[in-house]
This record gives sequence, C-alpha cells and structure tokens, in this order.
Amino acid sequence: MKLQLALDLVNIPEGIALVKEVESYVDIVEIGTPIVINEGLHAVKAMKDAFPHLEVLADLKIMDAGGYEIMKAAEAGADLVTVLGVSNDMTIKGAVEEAKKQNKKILVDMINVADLEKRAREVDALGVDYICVHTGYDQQAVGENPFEDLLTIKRAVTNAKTAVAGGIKLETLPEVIKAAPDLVIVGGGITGAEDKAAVASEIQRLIKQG
Ligand SMILES: O=C([C@H](O)CO)[C@H](O)[C@H](O)COP(=O)(O)O
Repeated sequence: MKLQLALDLVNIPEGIALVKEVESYVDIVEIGTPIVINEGLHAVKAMKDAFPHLEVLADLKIMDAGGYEIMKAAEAGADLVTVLGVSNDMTIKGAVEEAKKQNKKILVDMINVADLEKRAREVDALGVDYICVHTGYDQQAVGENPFEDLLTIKRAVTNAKTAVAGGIKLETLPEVIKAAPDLVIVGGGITGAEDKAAVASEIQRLIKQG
C-alpha cells in the first residue's frame, strides 16, 4: 500500500515547502486539479525538479484528447496522470497507449461514474494502471465518503491496482486499510493538520503495517 499526498489549495512555493515537511512519509505527490488550473503544468515540473526521488501525479482529470494530454504531462515530468472514468473508451485507450510509450502510469478517477462495478470492469479491461474511487469535495460537503465504493471496485477489478480518495483522515484510515487498496490518497487530512509531519508519519505507519 502506497501513500499519495494530494496538494490542492496551495501555490508552487507553498506546495514545495509542504512536501519538505512530509517527504519521508509519502510515496507520491499529487499536483491537484486546482493547482494545475492556477499554475499549469509548470507546477508538475517544479515539484519533480525539487523532489526527483518522489513520484509526481498530475491530476489533470482528462476527459478528451487522452494521448495528447498524457504527452504534455509526461513532458512536464509527471510519473502518473489521471483520466476520468466517465470518459469515452477511445480517450482512455489513447491515454493508455501514450502512457506506455512514455513509460508513465494512468490512474482512472471514477468520480461521478453511475454504475461503478460495470464501469470498473470495462476500464480494467482497457489496461489502465490504477482505478480510483473518489468522493469529490462537493459530495464530501454533503457527508459522502468513498468507503463503500472501494469495496465495490475491490470486487470488480482484477488487473489494475485500486486507489481511494476523498476526505480520508487519520481517524477514518483504519476503515480504508481494512479494504486493502494499493494506494491511499490523502489531501486535507495531512495539509490541514497542525503538525503535518506527525500526521503523515502516523498515516504511513498504519499503511505499512496494513
Ligand atoms: O482530487 C481531489 C479533488 O477533486 C480536488 O481536485 C483531491 O485531491 C482529493 O479529493 C484528495 O483530497 P482530500 O479530499 O482533501 O483528501
């Protein structure tokens, strides 16, 4: 099980300063969609240049032009890139093909997918690296969480690795770990903590002990 730190509501210098505090506890740093909107793919390059030993995920939430957008993220230094599960199969196929050429990984974000089990099987057959259940900010605001969805994809997916995101905190982590995803994504649960290093270290400890 790996830990991904999601950076969303910071600029590039704030993001780099934050990662410095927790770098020994995380495996992947996510440049979140709000950062990409504010700063562009320069943010991915800046993070990879600052922390070459960490994997960097560009949360582009690709919906079209899969091959082209993966190519641009790869040029910026991204190791993993997100594509939406609600996209057309052609978009996901294009993304997978380009990612293979560039030796990069695709994480499919299943946010807002209506029939999760069916779509997870379909996406799994397209050769993606990760399938991720995700309760977005707007759904978190009305009390939703991704725990049940994680169990659903664990049943459906046989080839890809599984991932989970959406409001995960130290207190809710044990429920996530029970379902044994391959990747746990935590944003506000670390970035919003008073002592970020202490929380990240404890999350890493729980994840490693499984
Ligand atoms: O992907 C995310 C969200 O859609 C904003 O872009 C977040 O990175 C993801 O939800 C993880 O962050 P937390 O929910 O704060 O843990």
